Amino acid sequence: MPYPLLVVTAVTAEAEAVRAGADPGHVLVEPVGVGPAAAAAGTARLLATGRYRAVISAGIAGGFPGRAPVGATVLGTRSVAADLGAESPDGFLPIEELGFGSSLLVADPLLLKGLTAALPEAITGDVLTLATVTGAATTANTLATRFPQAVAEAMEGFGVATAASGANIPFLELRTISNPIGPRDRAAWRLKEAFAALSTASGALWTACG
Ligand SMILES: O=C(O)c1cccc(C(=O)CC[C@H]2O[C@@H](n3cnc4c(=O)[nH]cnc43)[C@H](O)[C@@H]2O)c1
Repeated sequence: MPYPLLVVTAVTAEAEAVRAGADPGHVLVEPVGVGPAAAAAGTARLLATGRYRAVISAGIAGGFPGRAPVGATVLGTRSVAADLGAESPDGFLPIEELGFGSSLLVADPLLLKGLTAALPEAITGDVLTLATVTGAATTANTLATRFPQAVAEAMEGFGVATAASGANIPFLELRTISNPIGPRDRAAWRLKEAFAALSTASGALWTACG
């Protein structure tokens, strides 16, 4: 079992940032595509090999203003499918209220404990998974109100967590903040800072999770 820890990212740039910090002898890093569907399918394919004992969804993310600033590292206590449900005139109805399952998956407590100890400056809280990047103040405010424990949003965590749950493998989401969640301003994304933070945080992965 040469790579007991699997780290799944969306894009190659994130995978390279993780590889720059992670122990290459024990941690396999694979980009599987953007969004929850690509993340779930790619992770399920990799876990089907039976080679891994834990999986981390890692990458950059948007941070809720006042909760997770640009450059921060975030450890997800839960990965939440924020847009899984139905709209109604009275507001959003989560999948739970429709009676079709759960919109949240909880991080493995041992992985979370190990990484929290190894990364004491990291912010812990819920990480939302959305198929659409938030780009308007109204959406950002609605999400902040609906999810008071959420610190960040990204596009893959719940998909990776679903595959991990199906394979009975421990899961955790690790994110570094590239941009505030709010009105779209792609030029303001601090990719270099977020990738540097991702490399630093990845240095703790094997000692904390292995
Ligand atoms: O420029 C865009 O609008 C855009 C759309 C889709 C993906 C990207 C990426 O750069 C892919 C990387 C990855 O970044 C995560 N991410 C970063 N910030 C946010 C955010 O504010 N809301 C949601 N996701 C975010 C996401 O997991 C992407 O897969 C760029």
